[in-house]
Amino acid sequence: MKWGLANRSLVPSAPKFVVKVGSSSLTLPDGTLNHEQLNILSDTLAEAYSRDQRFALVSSGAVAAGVGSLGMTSRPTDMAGLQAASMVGQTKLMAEYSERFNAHNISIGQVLLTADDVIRRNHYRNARLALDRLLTMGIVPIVNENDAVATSELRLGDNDRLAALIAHLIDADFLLLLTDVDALYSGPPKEPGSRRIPFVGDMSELQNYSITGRGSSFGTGGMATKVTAARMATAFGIPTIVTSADNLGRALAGEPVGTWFAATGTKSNARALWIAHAAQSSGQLRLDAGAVAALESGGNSLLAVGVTDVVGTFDPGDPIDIIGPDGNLVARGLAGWDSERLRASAGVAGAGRPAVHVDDMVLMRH
Ligand SMILES: Nc1ncnc2c1ncn2[C@@H]1O[C@H](COP(=O)(O)OP(=O)(O)O)[C@@H](O)[C@H]1O
Ligand SMILES: N[C@@H](CCC(=O)OP(=O)(O)O)C(=O)O
Repeated sequence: MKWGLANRSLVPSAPKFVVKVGSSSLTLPDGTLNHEQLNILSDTLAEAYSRDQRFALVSSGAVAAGVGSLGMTSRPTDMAGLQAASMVGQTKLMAEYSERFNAHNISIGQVLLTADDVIRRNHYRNARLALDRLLTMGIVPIVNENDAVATSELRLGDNDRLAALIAHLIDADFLLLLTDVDALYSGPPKEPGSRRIPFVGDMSELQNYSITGRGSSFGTGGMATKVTAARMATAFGIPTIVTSADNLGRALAGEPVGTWFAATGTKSNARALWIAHAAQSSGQLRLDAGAVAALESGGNSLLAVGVTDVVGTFDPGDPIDIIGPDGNLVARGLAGWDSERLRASAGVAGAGRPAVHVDDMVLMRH
């Protein structure tokens, strides 16, 4: 597996990247789509394409486009309203991208994904093959979360973590997250005393900073989900740049804008990082001390015999927290069985397939 770019000077010649543009950059103060920003973004990316760089664009903005075309006076706040606006807006958004990129003789393809599509093993492989094919055909994949399935517990909500997963999926050389603030700051950017952080070599440096939620009423997740996305991507060996949409051209030219998060790991198991950092848990398994010891010694699946309690309702494959007798989080994993069957087999020896398979589990104390 290759190692991510060592520094910014290599950005202009990197063959493949993922760029994500957030709702905050694509939305005007009245909640509608910022057409001018979308045009500048597409034109700047077309220049990178003409230099033989290939990329996937993860674009928010479906809700904003829907708000405008439905004549709504503001962005809806309820889930169904957001979904309706998104379903109308996604087609408008793609029409705009299509027109803009086609003007540069570039074809685009729409990719709507849920978190499920990038974590379940067979879906993950399919998404990877499809994206690879688009890229080798010279088509620009434009990715958004499939908001129509927004009620699912596996919904992300923000597009930052989706972009990190896509970067891993296509084996990108770097990930570029565009937002409405020019960099990561040591605290909320509007607060006096907050300073710009140009470089993060190790994620532990972030402990002293205050990184919070969204800056406008349109974004989701704020800087916190960008940092999670950077944590995931850098652990995959993919350096990450966070800067404003206005800085896109300069960032692609390798100029020192925004925050550069250096790659810390090698390309590793995306599902494991997903399970550890990003999946929203649907329930809990409480274990006895023997089961905790078995998991912590490494290489063992969790068997139902060591489970003392099952909390919540979940299906096989849903993310769950695995808790020790002291109440501490031991591991996170994907359930091997649904909650009802697990409840019936908790504490029973020889109950068949594991409650959580070792390949679907990440120890959290290491
Ligand atoms: N430490 C920080 N550094 C930079 N921005 C921060 C920080 N803490 C919170 N933020 C806020 O995060 C916002 C960006 O996130 P968000 O609104 O979700 O954007 P997007 O829609 O682009 O994903 C910024 O506008 C900023 O106000
Ligand atoms: N999928 C939604 C956007 C989700 C969202 O706002 O994400 P983000 O841009 O990360 O704050 C849309 O296209 O409107």
